[in-house]
Amino acid sequence: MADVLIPRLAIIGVGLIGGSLSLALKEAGAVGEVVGCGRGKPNLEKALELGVVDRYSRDPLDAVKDADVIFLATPVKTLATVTEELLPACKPGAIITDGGSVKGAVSAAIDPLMPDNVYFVPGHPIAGTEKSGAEAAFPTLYRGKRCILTPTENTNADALALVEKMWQIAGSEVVKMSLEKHDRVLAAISHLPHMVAYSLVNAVGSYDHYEENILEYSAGGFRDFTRIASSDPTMWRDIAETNRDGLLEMMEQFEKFFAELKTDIAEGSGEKLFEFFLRSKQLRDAIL
Ligand SMILES: NC(=O)C1=CN([C@@H]2O[C@H](COP(=O)(O)OP(=O)(O)OC[C@H]3O[C@@H](n4cnc5c(N)ncnc54)[C@H](O)[C@@H]3O)[C@@H](O)[C@H]2O)C=CC1
Ligand SMILES: O=C(O)C(=O)Cc1ccc(O)cc1
Repeated sequence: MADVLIPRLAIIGVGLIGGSLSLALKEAGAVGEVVGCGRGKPNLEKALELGVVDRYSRDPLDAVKDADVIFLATPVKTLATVTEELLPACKPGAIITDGGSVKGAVSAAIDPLMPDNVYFVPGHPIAGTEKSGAEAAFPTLYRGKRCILTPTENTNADALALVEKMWQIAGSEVVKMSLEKHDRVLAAISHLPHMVAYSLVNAVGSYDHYEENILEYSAGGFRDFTRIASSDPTMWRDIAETNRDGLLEMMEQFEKFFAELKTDIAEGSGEKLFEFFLRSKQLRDAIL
């Protein structure tokens, strides 16, 4: 058991990400009381019933009163609005941190809102699933995974140290990088794959040469590859809108390689196809 690091934690958006952080910290004995906040009563009731939160309030001002740490875990485009709503009730010295999948746009919107005596630490756990809501939360989600923090020169050092410790207690390895690097890296390893999966399912699902839905025939490969296309559309709309530049750059990179493959197939160039697949297999095998 860790000492109580956070006497009162407020979770805004008690879904997969917020709920799993609460469960991990509770299991480690690192939090006193966890207060949940959200819009949907059924989800908050479920969170209470499952022990994800100790109590909840649908009023952000009430939920963050006396909180030492406030964890924002709502879709990326809501993060600044939510911060604006709850700031008037934050106690001096309170730390606000987030788990949003995009960091540049989030920091640009939240930094100017922050008063001198409340601190914002931008973060992003690189762990998740395609499931949403409090019911999807589980305490080991962050174990053995990375969590990226993207401090700027304005980030308070003590607040940063506490948030780092919080993620370590949840089981993660904390890595720090710039906002810009974060958004480019995530565009490549997370946001592009989601766009490809969504496109693939739509492409195959819209193929109307036969009367039946040919997706019904899909087996292991298609299902493994497209698991992430079941992810929440609101969350991914927000990510696509706020990491526009990073995503467009990676989509162009992808189109280049897809075009090369298409040419090799059209030309029946077996040697080039073999080289293309071999290079990919070697890169993929190296990260297993
Ligand atoms: N799902 C994933 O695998 C990962 C998600 N993230 C990020 O974490 C954040 C949360 O994602 P999830 O937990 O997956 O979503 P979720 O859908 O499971 O939970 C989000 C919760 O926030 C609530 N909510 C939405 N708008 C709100 C508002 N304006 N005020 C109060 N509550 C509001 C929703 O009702 C929901 O209960 C997002 O910013 C996402 O980009 C980060 C890493 C992984
Ligand atoms: O479901 C999966 O495998 C994911 O890739 C989850 C995920 C989604 C969004 C993030 O910002 C980080 C991780």
